[in-house]
Amino acid sequence: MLTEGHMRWGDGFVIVYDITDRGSFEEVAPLRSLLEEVKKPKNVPLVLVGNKSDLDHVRQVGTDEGERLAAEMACAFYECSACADEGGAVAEAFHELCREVRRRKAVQGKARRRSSTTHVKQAINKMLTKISS
Ligand SMILES: Nc1nc2c(ncn2[C@@H]2O[C@H](COP(=O)(O)OP(=O)(O)OP(=O)(O)O)[C@@H](O)[C@H]2O)c(=O)[nH]1
Repeated sequence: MLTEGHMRWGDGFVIVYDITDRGSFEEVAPLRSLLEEVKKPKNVPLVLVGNKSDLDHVRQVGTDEGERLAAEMACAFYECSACADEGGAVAEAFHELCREVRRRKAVQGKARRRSSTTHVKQAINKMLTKISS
């Protein structure tokens, strides 16, 4: 259960649905919208995971549907099985989320540094203009 408090606190999120339960897949988009509403800055790092891939015979959500939704959400997508994680997709999903959080922090850090340099330049220019007038 993800509350708005958790949403504010988290740096990144793994959204998991159950490939054998279409209802859980349909909850992904509204959950993502809520995250975008609650989180600042927006564009929160996400990974989409379709769990229970070992139950392919009772699958209700196609891999292509998961891939499409992830593309719409601009995030990585994995199908995995928490019970039979032979390919290591569970760990890979978490590693990818950590990489994405680090990438976003690096970009935001650069933007912040750039904007503070701009402020210093503007302040110096103002001072010089005052001095020379
Ligand atoms: N076969 C299979 N069963 C799983 C997998 N992941 C979880 N389960 C089983 O699904 C059941 C529910 O798991 P929970 O961890 O309680 O998850 P939940 O969010 O309550 O999920 P649901 O009850 O499935 O809506 C448990 O019996 C788990 O063992 C998986 O990858 N494969």
